[in-house]
Amino acid sequence: MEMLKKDIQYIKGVGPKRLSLLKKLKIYSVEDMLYHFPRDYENRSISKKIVELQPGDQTTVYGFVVGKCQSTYVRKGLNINRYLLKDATGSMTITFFNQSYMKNKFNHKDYLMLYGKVKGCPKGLEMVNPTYEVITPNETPIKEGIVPIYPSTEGLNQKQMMHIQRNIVEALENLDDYLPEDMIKKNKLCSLQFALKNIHFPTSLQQMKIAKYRLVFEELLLLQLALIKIKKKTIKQQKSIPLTMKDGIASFIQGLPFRLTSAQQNVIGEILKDLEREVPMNRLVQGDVGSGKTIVAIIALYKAVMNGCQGAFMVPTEILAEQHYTSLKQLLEPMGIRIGLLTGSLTKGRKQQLLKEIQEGQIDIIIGTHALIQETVNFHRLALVITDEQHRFGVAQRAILAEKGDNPHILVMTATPIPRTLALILYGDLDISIIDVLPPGRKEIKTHSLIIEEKERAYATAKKELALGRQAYVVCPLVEESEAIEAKAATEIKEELAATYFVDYEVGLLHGKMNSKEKETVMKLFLENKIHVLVSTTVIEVGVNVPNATMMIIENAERFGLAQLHQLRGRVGRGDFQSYCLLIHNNKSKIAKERMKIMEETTDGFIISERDLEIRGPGEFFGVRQHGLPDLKIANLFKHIKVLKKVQGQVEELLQEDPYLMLEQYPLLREKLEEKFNGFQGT
Ligand SMILES: Nc1ncnc2c1ncn2[C@@H]1O[C@H](COP(=O)(O)OP(=O)(O)OP(=O)(O)O)[C@@H](O)[C@H]1O
Repeated sequence: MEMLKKDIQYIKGVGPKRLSLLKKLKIYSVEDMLYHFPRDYENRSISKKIVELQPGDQTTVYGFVVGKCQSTYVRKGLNINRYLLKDATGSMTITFFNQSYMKNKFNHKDYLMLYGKVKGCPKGLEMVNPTYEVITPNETPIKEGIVPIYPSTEGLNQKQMMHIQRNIVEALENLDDYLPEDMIKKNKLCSLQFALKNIHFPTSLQQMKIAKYRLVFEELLLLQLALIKIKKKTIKQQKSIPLTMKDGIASFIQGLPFRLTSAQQNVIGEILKDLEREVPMNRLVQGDVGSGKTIVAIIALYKAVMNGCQGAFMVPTEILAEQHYTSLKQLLEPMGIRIGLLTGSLTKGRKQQLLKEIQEGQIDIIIGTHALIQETVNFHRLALVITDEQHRFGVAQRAILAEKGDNPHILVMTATPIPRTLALILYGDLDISIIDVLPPGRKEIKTHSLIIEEKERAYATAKKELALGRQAYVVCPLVEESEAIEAKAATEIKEELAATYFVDYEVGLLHGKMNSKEKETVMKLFLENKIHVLVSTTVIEVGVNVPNATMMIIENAERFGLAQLHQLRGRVGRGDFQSYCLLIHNNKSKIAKERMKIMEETTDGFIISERDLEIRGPGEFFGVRQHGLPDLKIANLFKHIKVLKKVQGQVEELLQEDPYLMLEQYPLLREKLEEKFNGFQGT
């Protein structure tokens, strides 16, 4: 392993200039370089004569430059340099767009090797912006066979990168493998040495794939092990305030207006047990929409206060902060508990006052948005931090809030059901509790999809509900990422609906551009049934709770992800009434239809998220909410989900024989883990 630790500056081909460029790419050691994987490959083992070329071919061609460079400056931002290339069978054009340094780069009679895609052009065939190499008479080109393409930086070209890499790979020998032998055999993995050689310079695509599989496996394994180690370390090292006083909890639960579901009871049981311990709780509560997570949070906060401590409740939107503030006040203020609401829109004076009260301990529970993690917020005795909707906050923000107390207990709540395999990675550092039962009396939300031409029918159905005294949401289409455009579209839709379908009713508007006072007023009126139809952008997606609303119309439903549609739909069906969700869509494609069908067929968030993952595949699953995913070099959590499952099986086996993952029987693996995720070592 010595070889891998060597400083990159001692490698042939790395002078001071290249050294600083490599540093830019975060390459300091031989190992860093070896783990700087190709982003792609070009298969240059096939070369063709010019006469054999067809438009669309991706291939290598050899030939001589004939004549001079034809250089054209079309306008600013568009310059073209052309060469004529000939071999014994014919000629073709080589075109470089916007690469001014290609002007006069080649001379008459230069012998070139080119690789790229062949296109038809008015003069016959051409290659646009190919990769190239000038071949001197006594030299054979190094870029033959399957050639790696590296992520690079300006000043360091592919040829130079490859040269350095080749010097390293050629010297690789007797590399110790840190993966346990059993694991290698069982999962049919190749050796580390084979993997590192063949990921860079494979002799066939098959070999590259074998190498890649091994490297993906090891990366996911190290990540999963590291996450478990963080958890184990936290458990052993940090000390929180144990909240052991239990008085009053049972009678508080008894006094609630409803009986807890069995799932809520179980989860509360787990949380209360965690809170009594000296080690900080790190727990995720995953509950489908409307499953009753808020009360779980309230009980945990109540326990913190009963123990003479403070609790903080951080939520992603002001609407939600206000809603929780109201429900907490209702339940807890009569018992003498003091609640504060901290959002970005408080006046300066009010904010100062509130901050003082928090610091002096005159406030027991503080609810807020991002404002809560600002530096100016200091707590008196913070013992519990609850964050709602983990996706929007991300691990880093949670950590900042946690630092404000003395290792407070942490509870994360999310309504986005995530398949277990992914949850183990995304929340690998958390214990997971699931609320999988809905409160009794809930009727399944009837969901129908309608094509745009049937819109009239959707609004007619909504009117029937309004006539029964119920309320409706109309969700406007997603408009790119701009809140301003979205707000404008929502305003127009509101005006149109108020003047047409819903003339006899009060129509309200809610969008992200309104200030929090305006939003609060609208939400209050809607909650009091003084607004009957609420036209809204997706700001209502998370957590809004108005049980009398029974109709949800979503326009342009095809633009939303399934998980998001599920969240939106979850705004209805929160009381005892039969509720409806009408998805108006404008896309007759097979996928769109399939997605609408899933929504019609199931209201189980876990099934929906599995299907969403299947249909939309890789990256889009979490869409913009995808923060917090670890930075991986070669593995892709979505593409390699099957490998991830295998890895998790292996980790479970390891944990069975070695519950604290000390990895003493595997010193190399232990070492690797420690250096890769330094700081996590001290279990
Ligand atoms: N055990 C229960 N029995 C009856 N009603 C309940 C029960 N638990 C919660 N509720 C009510 O169900 C509604 C939804 O609860 P809550 O707002 O906590 O949902 P949630 O899990 O946060 O959902 P979402 O993520 O969709 O906001 C509330 O009106 C709440 O008072």
